[in-house]
Parts: sequence; C-alpha cells; structure tokens
Amino acid sequence: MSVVISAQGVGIEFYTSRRRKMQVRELLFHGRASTSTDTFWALRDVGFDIHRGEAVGLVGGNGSGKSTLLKVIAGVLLPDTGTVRVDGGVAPLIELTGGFRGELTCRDNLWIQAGLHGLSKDQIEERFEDIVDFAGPQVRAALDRPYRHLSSGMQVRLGFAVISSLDEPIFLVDEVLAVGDKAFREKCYTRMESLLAEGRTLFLVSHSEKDLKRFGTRGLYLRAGELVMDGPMDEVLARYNEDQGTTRA
Ligand SMILES: Nc1ncnc2c1ncn2[C@@H]1O[C@H](COP(=O)(O)OP(=O)(O)OP(=O)(O)O)[C@@H](O)[C@H]1O
Repeated sequence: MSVVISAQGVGIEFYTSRRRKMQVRELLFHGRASTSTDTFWALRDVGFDIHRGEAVGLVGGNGSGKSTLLKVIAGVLLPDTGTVRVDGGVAPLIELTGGFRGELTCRDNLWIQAGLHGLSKDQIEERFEDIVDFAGPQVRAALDRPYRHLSSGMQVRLGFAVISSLDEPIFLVDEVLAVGDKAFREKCYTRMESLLAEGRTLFLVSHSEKDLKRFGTRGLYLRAGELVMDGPMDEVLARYNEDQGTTRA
C-alpha cells in the first residue's frame, strides 16, 4: 500500500523568551533588562511512514508533542529539522472552532469554512442539508444567528460536520470527540468508521484508551517529544500505561 504520510527526522524547536530581573547596572545604563531567549525541542527526530487506509493512534502524556505533530502534518507548522511529506489533502478535525467568526451567522460560517477547505459552490449547495443535519437540530435552529451565540458543544458540532464532509484522503483528529455529548460522539464514531471503510487514512490523538482501541490498529507513543514506540495499538498502550504507572489511560 502507498505511503501517504512520511515523516523523517522531524524536529520542532519552540522559543520561550523571558525577561530577567533587572540588575542595577542595566537600570543605570539601559533602563531595561536584557532579554534572554530559551528554546526547547517539542519534537525531536520523529520518523514514521503511514500507509493509505491505516488508522493510527498517537499516545503520550500532556505536553509530549502530540498536537504539535498533528499541526506539522496539517502543514500549520513547518519543521525546524527533517521533512514531512503528505500525499493528498488533509482534513484537520483539530481546533474545530478556530477558523469561525463569532459575529457572522452559522450559515455564513458554514459557507466560508467549506469554501476555504476547497469545496466548490455547487458542492456546498449539494452537501449543505447533510452538514446541517449532522450538526443537529439545535444548530439548524440557530443557522441565521451569530456563531458566537452557539454553546461550545454546538460550535464543535458545526465544525466537525463541515470538516468531516470534505473529500480529503487524510483525516487528523485531535480530542474533538471529548467535547461533544454522548449522542454526538456516537455520530462522530460512525462517521469516522465510514471514512475508514472508504479507504481514508485516520490519524487520531486521544487520551481515551477506548477510542484509541476502537479506531487505531497501530499506535505511536511520544514521550517528551521523542517517538519511543511504533507498533500494534495494544502493545503501545501497554507500554504507555506501564510508564504512567497505571493499567488504564
Ligand atoms: N506555540 C508554542 N510556543 C511555545 N511552546 C509551545 C507552543 N505550542 C506548544 N508548546 C509546548 O510544546 C510542548 C508540546 O505541546 P503539545 O500541545 O504538542 O502537547 P500535547 O502532547 O498535545 O499535550 P496535551 O496532551 O496536554 O494536549 C508543550 O510543552 C507545550 O507547552
């Protein structure tokens, strides 16, 4: 099967600037403290290949670099070292409310988001009803109201409904399933299953062992920015739980 995501030696270095306490000498001669810049590597030498149709779950503790890696694959962040090659478009089910404008109506936002993600006017018209149906009756009732009037769960519903309707071959999913209510989560699972059945590739970040086992056949384990294990999901979770000192995530 063909490789659709190939990461080789990927490193991301973040800068953390901090201003030191002023020294008397600096106060006298400069009037301000000099700024020292610290850096740290959020990802370090990460490498893997993902094949078309694979369902891969990414695990790791808080701050281990999971979201950063997804942003690199989505093309939002460029790596400081190494390369990432992505064959085909990516549908980012991450930070789902990010691109929406609070003062615009839900209807306008739906059009803008779908358009920005590459759907044509005809495609949006054709899919409009399905997208709103998926988002649910509360979102439908609020279609002509400002987006900011939606509850945060409803905002996520609309975002998921738009992005999951895209034709992209690769889907990145980051903890969005943790936000919706139970009924909506089930709808999202069903949609993700049908995307997989159609041969799309799924890259999922989650702290839920249940979700990871349901979708991920293969697991990647990030620890402090380094990929410490790449293998069958069960084995990766066992190692992760062992490191965390728990039996369940
Ligand atoms: N823009 C940024 N500038 C500086 N540091 C950042 C930035 N974005 C993330 N970080 C840091 O990079 C590290 C990795 O963050 P990341 O969000 O990728 O972790 P994560 O594994 O997704 O964590 P979580 O499970 O808590 O969501 C963290 O230490 C975080 O504070």
